Amino acid sequence: MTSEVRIKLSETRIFKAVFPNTTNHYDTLFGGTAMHLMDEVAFITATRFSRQRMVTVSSDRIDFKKPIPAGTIVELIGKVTYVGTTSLKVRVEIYVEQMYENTREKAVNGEFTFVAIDENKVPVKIL
Ligand SMILES: CCCCCCCCCCCCCCCC(=O)SCCNC(=O)CCNC(=O)[C@H](O)C(C)(C)COP(=O)(O)OP(=O)(O)OC[C@H]1O[C@@H](n2cnc3c(N)ncnc32)[C@H](O)[C@@H]1OP(=O)(O)O
Repeated sequence: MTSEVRIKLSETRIFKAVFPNTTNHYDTLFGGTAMHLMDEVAFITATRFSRQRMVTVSSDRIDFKKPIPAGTIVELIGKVTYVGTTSLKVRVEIYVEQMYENTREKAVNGEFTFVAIDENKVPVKIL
């Protein structure tokens, strides 16, 4: 299977409803909760790409462009953007949708780097 096909097949989407237990005193999604969800979707994307044990080695700049209000729906999309020898990068975007309107806009994006490791926690080749 080519790397391009793997990238396509491993693209990962998760939807969540933003309920009040995940929001702050501004009634918007906690930044830390957003980062947790982003790490999770990035991890799943990396694992589905490589089918190996993957650990997060780095998170690059995360931009919070729009607040994510309580009572909205978010979609997280993870996509592999770079494949190295033992590491790969996953770009994660969060889109926010109103529940009762057909609106959708990008709220957050960031990038995460993962390393494939063996059972002794030593880096191994991704492919
Ligand atoms: C029941 C309900 C439960 C709910 C629950 C929800 C959970 C929802 C969250 C889920 C999320 C899951 C996420 C799991 C994943 C972890 O959580 S993993 C835990 C956090 N991560 C760690 O503990 C990793 C700790 N670090 C290490 O063990 C070592 O640094 C590593 C990763 C094995 C790498 O070892 P190293 O000796 O530094 O390796 P080295 O040979 O120098 O570099 C290897 C590669 O990494 C690259 N690299 C190294 N450092 C960096 C860097 N800072 N930046 C970029 N690239 C780097 C190198 O360039 C190299 O790349 P290649 O050229 O080979 O492609």
